[in-house]
Amino acid sequence: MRKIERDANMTDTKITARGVNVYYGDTHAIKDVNIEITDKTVTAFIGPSGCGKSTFLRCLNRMNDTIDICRVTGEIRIDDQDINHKSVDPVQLRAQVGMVFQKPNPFPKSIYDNIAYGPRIHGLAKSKVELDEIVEKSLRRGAIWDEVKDRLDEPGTGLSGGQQQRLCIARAIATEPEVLLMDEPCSALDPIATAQVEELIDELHRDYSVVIVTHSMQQAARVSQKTAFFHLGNLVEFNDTSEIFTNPTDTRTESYITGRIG
Ligand SMILES: Nc1ncnc2c1ncn2[C@@H]1O[C@H](COP(=O)(O)OP(=O)(O)OP(=O)(O)O)[C@@H](O)[C@H]1O
Repeated sequence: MRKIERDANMTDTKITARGVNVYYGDTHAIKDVNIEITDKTVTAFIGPSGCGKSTFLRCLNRMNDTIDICRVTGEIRIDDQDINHKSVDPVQLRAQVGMVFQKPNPFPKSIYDNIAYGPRIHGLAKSKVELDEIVEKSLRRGAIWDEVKDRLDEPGTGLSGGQQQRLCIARAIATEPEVLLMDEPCSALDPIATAQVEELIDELHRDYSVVIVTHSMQQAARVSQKTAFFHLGNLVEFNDTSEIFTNPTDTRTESYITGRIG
């Protein structure tokens, strides 16, 4: 039953970007990008350093709003909502479109409060019992519950790097997002912690659209179903991951995946 639902969902578009340009002052960092990101799918953004992967990722939850010199034009819709419309509250949007960063960044609070913070400010729990349930459920989905359940009042910063990253993923999940953005989530982790986070990503895409920026082509090949290749601010090619890696249509993609550029 679950599988049928998932396959049906995999054809649904979750995010549509049309004519997106991003400028940092005079630097034109993203050039007329058009893309449709499928629901319940892992989409990887790959490309050489500085090609605009992180910049475009940050467009999807308006994190670029926080950078003074940054200007975004064009249209981005999540379902039917124009996320840049003046009626959209960016704080609310970022609960709906959660983000996990390169370096794990737990709050200097207890493990419990790291998870409870978002649900509290968004009023998602009516009682302490409900909040406890959200915390447990989020930590379970973050695949870290068993490791922390007996020390929820200890600081999140006391966990290992890989545990901290899974805590941050659990924190992003706690506000019931529809989309999870991950900006090189494993780059600060060792191979074992990386494997655990990759396994978690595979689990999470059954329920969320996951968009991951990665420098590792091996990682993109392991975790994603769709891959977008960026080069000098252009979205050069977007296709099924297997096609991108075995049968790219653009010579720039081919050069990148064969190690000739980047
Ligand atoms: N805050 C900023 N201020 C000014 N320019 C920026 C800023 N962030 C990114 N840029 C510029 O925008 C372009 C795209 O950068 P971005 O970080 O999005 O690329 P990337 O592909 O994610 O790179 P990397 O893989 O190295 O992280 C680069 O030319 C970069 O110098």
